Amino acid sequence: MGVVTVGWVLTLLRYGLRVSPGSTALTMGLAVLGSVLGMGVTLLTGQVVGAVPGVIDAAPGAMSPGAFGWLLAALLAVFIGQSLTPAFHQVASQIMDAALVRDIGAGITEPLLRPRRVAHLEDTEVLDMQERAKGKGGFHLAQGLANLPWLLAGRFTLIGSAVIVGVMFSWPVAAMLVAVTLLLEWYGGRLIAREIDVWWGNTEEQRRANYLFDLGMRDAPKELRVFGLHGWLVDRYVREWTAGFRPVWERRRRNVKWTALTGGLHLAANGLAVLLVGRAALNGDLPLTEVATTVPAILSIGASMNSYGVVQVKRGLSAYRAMAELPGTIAQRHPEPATMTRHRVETMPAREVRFENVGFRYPGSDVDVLRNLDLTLHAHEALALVGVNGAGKSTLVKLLGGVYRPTGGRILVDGVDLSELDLAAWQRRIAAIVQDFLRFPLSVTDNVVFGAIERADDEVSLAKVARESGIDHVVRGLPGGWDTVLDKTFDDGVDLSGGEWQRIALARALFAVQAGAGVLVLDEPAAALDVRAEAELVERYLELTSGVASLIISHRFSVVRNADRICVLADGRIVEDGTHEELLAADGTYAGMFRLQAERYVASAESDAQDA
Ligand SMILES: Nc1ncnc2c1ncn2[C@@H]1O[C@H](COP(=O)(O)OP(=O)(O)OP(=O)(O)O)[C@@H](O)[C@H]1O
Repeated sequence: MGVVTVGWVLTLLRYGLRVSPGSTALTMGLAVLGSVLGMGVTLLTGQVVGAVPGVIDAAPGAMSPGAFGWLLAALLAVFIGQSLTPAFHQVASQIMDAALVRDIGAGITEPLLRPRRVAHLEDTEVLDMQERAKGKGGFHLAQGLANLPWLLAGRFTLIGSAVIVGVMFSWPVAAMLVAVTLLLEWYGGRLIAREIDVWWGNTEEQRRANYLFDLGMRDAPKELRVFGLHGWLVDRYVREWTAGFRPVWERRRRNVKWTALTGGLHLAANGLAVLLVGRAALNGDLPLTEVATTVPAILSIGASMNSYGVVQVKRGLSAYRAMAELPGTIAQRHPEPATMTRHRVETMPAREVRFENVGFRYPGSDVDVLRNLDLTLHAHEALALVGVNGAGKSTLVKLLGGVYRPTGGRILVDGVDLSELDLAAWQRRIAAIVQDFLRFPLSVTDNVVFGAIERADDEVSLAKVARESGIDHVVRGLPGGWDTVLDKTFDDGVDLSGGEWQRIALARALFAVQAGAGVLVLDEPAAALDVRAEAELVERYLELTSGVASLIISHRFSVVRNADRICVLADGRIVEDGTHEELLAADGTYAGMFRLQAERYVASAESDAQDA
């Protein structure tokens, strides 16, 4: 099988047959059938041409006109068959491709999504394997399998045509043609592969160019216009793209002479074989039938060379290997702890969640975000966490959700180490609005019930959380009500404002609480709300959070001051802990931050009054 081994072909074939047995078998079978019929055309054409003089002269022992007619009909039938196979092949190939793309998508995303923690998503080895599994630059697994039938058909043509040349003319010439074709195919494959590697090795410039493209097309069209940056963006994009492509051009320039040389050699080998056939014919050593069969067979051997297909199949196989190794690599490098089924996570926390001497630094970082942190969140308590930007508040939430493990100390839920709990079950106990909450381009209903998808049909809870979060007014104003898709790129879809989205996120978290979640986390729930909406939220806050342990993170003291208890996070630890009144009386960090904000409000209120 030349540079692509039989083992590789079987590996890819087995995968294709497992995912889409019918279409894979049909795709491969039809390509090979096309090759066999092509050789049939070669053989029959030779017979027809060889028979013509005898039929015209009506020579004794020559083919009768009737038999000649049948021979022509057979040639026509085989030719029609050969011409029809590509159409059927294309249909089967499209079905196979659709099934493969679906399976590959699931095969790559599933192992990445399955772990309850996220450290593997920051592991360069895992990310690199994921990139290889996805396939670089279109050289992916589905592409490899789509090219495999043509490579197989090419091999059939190569072997069959070589046998024709060997039997009818000369075995040494047949062997020479096979050797030259395979050698040049291998070398051509190397040239193509090197070019691709240079291109896809330039990931830095390429990534930047792609980022700029997305920025202009999707991510920031409004800001770009406001700041008049479109000219800058286009220039920068062209510059990055050109920088990324320069090494490819250099490689391509160097490749040109080798490609020309291999092309010339290929031509010379085929030309030599045709010349030898011609000389034998002129010497009277080779009858017309043999000449008319051998020449197209020689040309078919030449045409069967498929360097690009070889590269595609090899890259497809390496993508397959990366995909197959991905789950094992993730499991080995980021093992999920064995869960203790004896703990009834469904009712936790019955008493408290306690951070005990917790330390944390992000993977690959040498900075401690949290250090010797002690904090207890009691069940049914509303606890507010304050601290300056970057103090580690959101990090603490990630540890609470078990998304990361503490690098020091431990987190106890009702006295049980969090690492011993069924993490998936614990995460279902937590309802959260995080700062970068998800905005699904789906209906309002979907955006809310995703808080507890198993209760998606619970319309009573849906109506309740709609009232509590204030989205009932928003929904009434939407063209399709609850079914309106929250994305303008869809028919009848709409865009919501930042504050309206925040209410949707709040409704999602409250829906999860309705479904029984035991911990409510609100990370900056009021950041995008106007003053009135914020006041409403504050008014309802204790009501919304009653019955669950709630952790609220906010820079707005109007929200924070209502909490049962307030903790100040600084230098990676809790430095103050008490009620609003206690902390003001203590006159520490909290009191300073509160006064600063209060003074600003008073000052702006006074200047408003003066203006009026
Ligand atoms: N994935 C990460 N890898 C490395 N460092 C991170 C990561 N996420 C956050 N950090 C760092 O951890 C520190 C704490 O970040 P965190 O988001 O927890 O702060 P915060 O108190 O929530 O801030 P803010 O009030 O601005 O939301 C910051 O210095 C931040 O740069």
